[in-house]
Amino acid sequence: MQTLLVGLNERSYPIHIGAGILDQAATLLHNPHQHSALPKQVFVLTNATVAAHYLQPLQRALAAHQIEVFEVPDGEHAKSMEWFEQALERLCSLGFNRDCAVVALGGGVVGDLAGFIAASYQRGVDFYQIPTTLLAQVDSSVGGKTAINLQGGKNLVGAFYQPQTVLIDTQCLTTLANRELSCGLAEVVKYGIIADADFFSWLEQNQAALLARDTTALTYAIRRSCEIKAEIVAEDEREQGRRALLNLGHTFGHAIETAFHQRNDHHSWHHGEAVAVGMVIAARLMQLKGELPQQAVERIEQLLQAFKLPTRAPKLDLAQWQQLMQRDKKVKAGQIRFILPTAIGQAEVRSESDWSLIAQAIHASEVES
Ligand SMILES: NC(=O)c1ccc[n+]([C@@H]2O[C@H](COP(=O)([O-])OP(=O)(O)OC[C@H]3O[C@@H](n4cnc5c(N)ncnc54)[C@H](O)[C@@H]3O)[C@@H](O)[C@H]2O)c1
Ligand SMILES: O=C(O)C(=O)C[C@@H](O)[C@H](O)[C@H](O)COP(=O)(O)O
Ligand SMILES: [Zn+2]
Repeated sequence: MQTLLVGLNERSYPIHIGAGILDQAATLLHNPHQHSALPKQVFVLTNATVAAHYLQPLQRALAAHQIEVFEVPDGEHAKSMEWFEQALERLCSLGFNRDCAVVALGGGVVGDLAGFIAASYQRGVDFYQIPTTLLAQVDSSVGGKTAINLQGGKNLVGAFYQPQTVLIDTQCLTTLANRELSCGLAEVVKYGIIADADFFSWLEQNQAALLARDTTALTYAIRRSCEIKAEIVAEDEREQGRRALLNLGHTFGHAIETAFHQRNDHHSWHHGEAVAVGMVIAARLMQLKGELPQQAVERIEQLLQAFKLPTRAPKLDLAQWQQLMQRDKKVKAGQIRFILPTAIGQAEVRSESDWSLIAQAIHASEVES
């Protein structure tokens, strides 16, 4: 097992990474600040898909605790006011007190929702992350962004609320669908683009091993991703500056996700896929500005395609792109701010108001009709 630390002074916490470590949940899940063990009362938030594989092993590991399981529907629509409220009502009717713990067992949807519940119930209870998708292991379980969606946009209600511990069992990835593995790889590629050109090259060289779920390759990708994210979060916990880089591709990506969710289509675009396309649009925008060589754009596109991710945007009206992106949380004084790569391994936060250029970048990345 390997352990990293997210260094946030009194909110610091460990990320444990290893194969089969779910069995050790009773000892690994503890509160590092109070030097205390996992509380007696534990509220496990999960969904039926994940529960079918991993709930029993977790219950066995935590046999000495009072475990209450709350299952939400599988899919992005669980990140809603409705399921947030239902979970809180259940906590209350169970008589759980402030010394309980919320444990997220699942992907990013379960983690984001569980974290916001933990941040809100009785103004905050202990929170533990057991991420079971690659995306959640490399990204959403680390850093403390918790949220639910509104009809108008992604993650518009939430809190920064750090977990006490993140337990990453790489064996959970054996049951993951190929599509979800690819979604996780999109966020892994993101780290290479924003922060680490060598890691990007390593990903290019290890495509086959990662897609074949080679444990050594996946463990390295998870570790390096968590290291990069932990370092950025430690520097800028509440996204006042550098943390915004973790949003590469997300201004465009969240617009795509929201456009489809508003049509009640939760299946066509998953988060990692929308982010993949968003990263291509951001790269093309920089190419059009003459600030990123075509070769870099091609490398980004090729790597995403190798990971079986989409690189073409759906056709949306420019007015709809504008309206959706205007709700992005990075908007300042009415100006949309994008994360734009200046090289592979480097990116910047920039206001960009030249809509003809943005439109060109989007159109250049659209599906051909
Ligand atoms: N908080 C953050 O920093 C952050 C970062 C990135 C993404 N996110 C959010 O995360 C969400 C996406 O997360 P996701 O990609 O994990 O999606 P998800 O949680 O919907 O999981 C994807 C699918 O995999 C299934 N699944 C989960 N673990 C499994 C396993 N081990 N075996 C088999 N099936 C399994 C789920 O039931 C689901 O059907 C989005 O809402 C996104 O906004 C948050
Ligand atoms: O941790 C962060 O910071 C990120 O931006 C990580 C993103 O991958 C993630 O999708 C996050 O939820 C997006 O945050 P938001 O603030 O744009 O809603
Ligand atoms: Zn993301």
